[in-house]
Amino acid sequence: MQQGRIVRGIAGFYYVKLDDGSIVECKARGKFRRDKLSPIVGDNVIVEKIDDEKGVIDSILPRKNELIRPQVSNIDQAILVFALKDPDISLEVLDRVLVLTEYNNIDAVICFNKCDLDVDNKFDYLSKIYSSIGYKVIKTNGKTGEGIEEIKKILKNKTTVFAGPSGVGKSTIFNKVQNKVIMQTGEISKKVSRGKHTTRHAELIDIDDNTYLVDTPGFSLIDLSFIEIEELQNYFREFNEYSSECRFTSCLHFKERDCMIKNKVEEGVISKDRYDNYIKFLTELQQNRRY
Ligand SMILES: Nc1nc2c(ncn2[C@@H]2O[C@H](COP(=O)(O)OP(=O)(O)OP(=O)(O)O)[C@@H](O)[C@H]2O)c(=O)[nH]1
Ligand SMILES: [Zn+2]
Repeated sequence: MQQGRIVRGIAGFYYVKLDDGSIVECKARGKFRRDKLSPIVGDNVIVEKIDDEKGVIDSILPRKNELIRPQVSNIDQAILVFALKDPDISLEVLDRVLVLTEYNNIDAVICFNKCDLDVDNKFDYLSKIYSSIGYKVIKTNGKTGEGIEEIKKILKNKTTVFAGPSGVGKSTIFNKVQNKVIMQTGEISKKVSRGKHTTRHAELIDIDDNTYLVDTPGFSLIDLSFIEIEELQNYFREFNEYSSECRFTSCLHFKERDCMIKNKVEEGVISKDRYDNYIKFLTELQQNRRY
């Protein structure tokens, strides 16, 4: 038996990269079907080799996390790409995605791209908000390559997914940090070439020892409706150190009296933009529960 990682899956075949670097084509044992558990790309698995090229997946090691779209497991970090301009940045979308990364136990690195278009110093304002609460923030220019070396360093020994709205430069950056796979850039060519292929599964691209990129951008669904109302606050990391000081232990930091989170927003310690998004998501969840 040998351990490895599923890097690709096609129609019931799994391509497993073994610890010695070789790739074997595997089928999964029948027991997985009975247990209604399917191996997915990203899984760490135990393989019984049949010969040099073929094997059988015998078991799946516990998953650290699992994304639905793209379907892939054991993601260490997400590089969240946003453009400072063109398209304009939506902090609501950024905060939504950050709730998802926190929920999934994925480290988030925020990449503010198109810094050449940053005419009103948005970068300084934004990087202050997000780096002060512990997120790594990188300023990039997909055209000149500024910030690319910093991203490359962060990728080492991790499995990374790129995420972000359309047109922000994800593919441009992706192509600059590795040269194994070329992602199409620019809107028009993409719209034509995509959509014809049926289910396209995510793949892991190994760009270095123990260093993988997911070839498909993540978090296209930023629906938070599955999150429990009381738990939402846990995914706003800067709330954690103060929430125990609220008068009510079950404080949602909304309409309650003597709320330390609201005090900290007033003092300017917690970003008002972030708090407002929290309230927005909270009311959304409360409204959903009513129907
Ligand atoms: N001015 C400027 N343009 C950039 C920069 N990075 C990328 N672009 C341009 O922005 C456009 C969109 O870039 P893509 O890399 O295709 O964006 P994407 O995020 O992959 O887009 P989707 O595939 O729609 O999700 C292209 O025309 C790029 O040339 C940058 O730093 N500055
Ligand atoms: Zn409170």
